[in-house]
Amino acid sequence: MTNSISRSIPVALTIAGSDSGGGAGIQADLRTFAFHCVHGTSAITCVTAQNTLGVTRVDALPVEAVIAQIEAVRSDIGVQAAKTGMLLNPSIIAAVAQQVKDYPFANLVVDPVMVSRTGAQLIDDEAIAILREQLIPQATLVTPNRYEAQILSGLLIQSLDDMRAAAQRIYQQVGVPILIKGGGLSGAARGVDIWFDGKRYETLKTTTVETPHTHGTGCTLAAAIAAQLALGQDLFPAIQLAKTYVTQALQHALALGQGTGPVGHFFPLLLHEE
Ligand SMILES: Nc1ncnc2c1ncn2[C@@H]1O[C@H](COP(=O)(O)OP(=O)(O)O)[C@@H](O)[C@H]1O
Ligand SMILES: Cc1ncc(COP(=O)(O)O)c(N)n1
Repeated sequence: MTNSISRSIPVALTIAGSDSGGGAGIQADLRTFAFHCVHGTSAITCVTAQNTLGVTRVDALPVEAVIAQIEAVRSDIGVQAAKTGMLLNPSIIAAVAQQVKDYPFANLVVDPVMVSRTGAQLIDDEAIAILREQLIPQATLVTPNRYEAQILSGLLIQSLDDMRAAAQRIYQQVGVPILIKGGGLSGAARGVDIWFDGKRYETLKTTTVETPHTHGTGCTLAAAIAAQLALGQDLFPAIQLAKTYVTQALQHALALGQGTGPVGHFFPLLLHEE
């Protein structure tokens, strides 16, 4: 007789940077996968020294180390959905794009991390070009924030109509479904996202959460979409469910540190303390 239970479980892979403060990047992605009962695996691209006030140092991993992590997971464990986050430099982006070309994932969510919420560019122009030309066209979905969508489209974004125009422009370039995230907008458009798949637009709106603690929202949304895809959801329902999750996590954001705290990924476990 055995007292162990073995079960199969969907697997998701995050290819992203580490956030020492635990709010974004790999740390947010793995918590999000766990929330969805999806086994989380990871390929770390870089290590950031980061807290709620900002990033003080970034160390890239060697390209070979990034690819070895992806291969180790892919060749043995298998991956139902992958997501990319901070890929940092041209050589890592090009190598990940080549890996994805050689061994396509069933589902790939590309969060094109280029610009922080404060508008600071995080990767250089060459890296942006490789992301646009080599990786994004292979995605199941690309999820730029307001500033990233501005860079990809060349359009200024101040309203939902601007987001729709930018989504169409980016679609023309990369040919994959796009979700432009509106966390960086102000007023009624804050927290409203625009989806375009080449045929139809959808406006995704839940409630605007009045909190300063929004660190990790973009990573969390993309990871939740990947988790839903790993669970077998179709793309648009996966996005709707992920949007609901990130809203709930924002409603239970954590007031940690002196700056922008992280969202509360495991909010059901916090409820009994409220
Ligand atoms: N204050 C907020 N209220 C509701 N939703 C928000 C808020 N801030 C961000 N979001 C949502 O969080 C998700 C991530 O968006 P965003 O914060 O723009 O991404 P990023 O972290 O990449 O800049 C989107 O679904 C966005 O609408
Ligand atoms: C390692 C790492 N990856 C990504 C982000 C962006 O975070 P956000 O989800 O707030 O856009 C970050 N701050 N650090």
